[in-house]
Amino acid sequence: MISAAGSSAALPDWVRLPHAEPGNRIGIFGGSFNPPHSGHRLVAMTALRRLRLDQVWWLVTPGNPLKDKTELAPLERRIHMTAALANHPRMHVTAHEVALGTSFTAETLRQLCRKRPSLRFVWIMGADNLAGFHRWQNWRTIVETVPVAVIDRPDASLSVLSSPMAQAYRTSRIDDSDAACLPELRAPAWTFLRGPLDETSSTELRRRQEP
Ligand SMILES: Nc1ncnc2c1ncn2[C@@H]1O[C@H](COP(=O)(O)OP(=O)(O)OP(=O)(O)O)[C@@H](O)[C@H]1O
Ligand SMILES: O=C(O)c1ccc[n+]([C@@H]2O[C@H](COP(=O)([O-])O)[C@@H](O)[C@H]2O)c1
Repeated sequence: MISAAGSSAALPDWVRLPHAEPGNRIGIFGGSFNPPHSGHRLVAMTALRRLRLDQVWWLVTPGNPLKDKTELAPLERRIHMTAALANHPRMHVTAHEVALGTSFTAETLRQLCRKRPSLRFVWIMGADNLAGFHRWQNWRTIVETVPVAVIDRPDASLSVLSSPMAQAYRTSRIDDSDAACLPELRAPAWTFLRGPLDETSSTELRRRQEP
């Protein structure tokens, strides 16, 4: 059983934080991964290379606060599938939010920055999440806590310019040609990375698996 915020000794390995050296540049890639797919791997690899990250931590959520959980597979199953997909020496998979006792990103990042002050964190998300980002709890705090990298996704590019987040923080956006600097910048700072696209979505994969 997974306890919410019990002693770390009682927690399974996949809830722990990965090891990192002081000064490492860490991309935090939060997701439902229900199931994980090639689009997720493309996002993680794009961020790893373009932001010159030391590691990407795939943060498998106990449950997106804004999504219906009816179709959500058990956390342990999503962890194992995500680890099989990530499978790269610089990629690590954790459900550390279980240990933190939250599924809200602002709170997660606040606690991570406090626990590991020597690391340089960047929040990674797909462009579709930018459109509704202003509905996330304390979304401005997120942008003002760590730099944010938004990775392009089919049919989502328009939201980059029109979303409330993009509007509110338009002067904090850096060109994608400067993306390698992003982890060194003080928040608020964000970039939008264009590149190869992948049409895959978990919704479509779940639909195909239906009997
Ligand atoms: N094909 C893709 N291209 C770019 N980003 C993606 C892609 N699929 C997912 N993402 C991003 O990866 C993160 C995790 O996504 P998530 O696990 O919700 O997958 P999903 O395919 O969007 O799922 P669902 O269809 O159930 O909403 C989010 O930031 C999302 O924007
Ligand atoms: O903090 C919030 O209010 C919030 C609202 C929506 C999504 N998130 C986080 O965003 C990440 C991507 O979620 P998803 O379901 O699009 O994969 C995941 O880590 C969620 O916990 C967070």
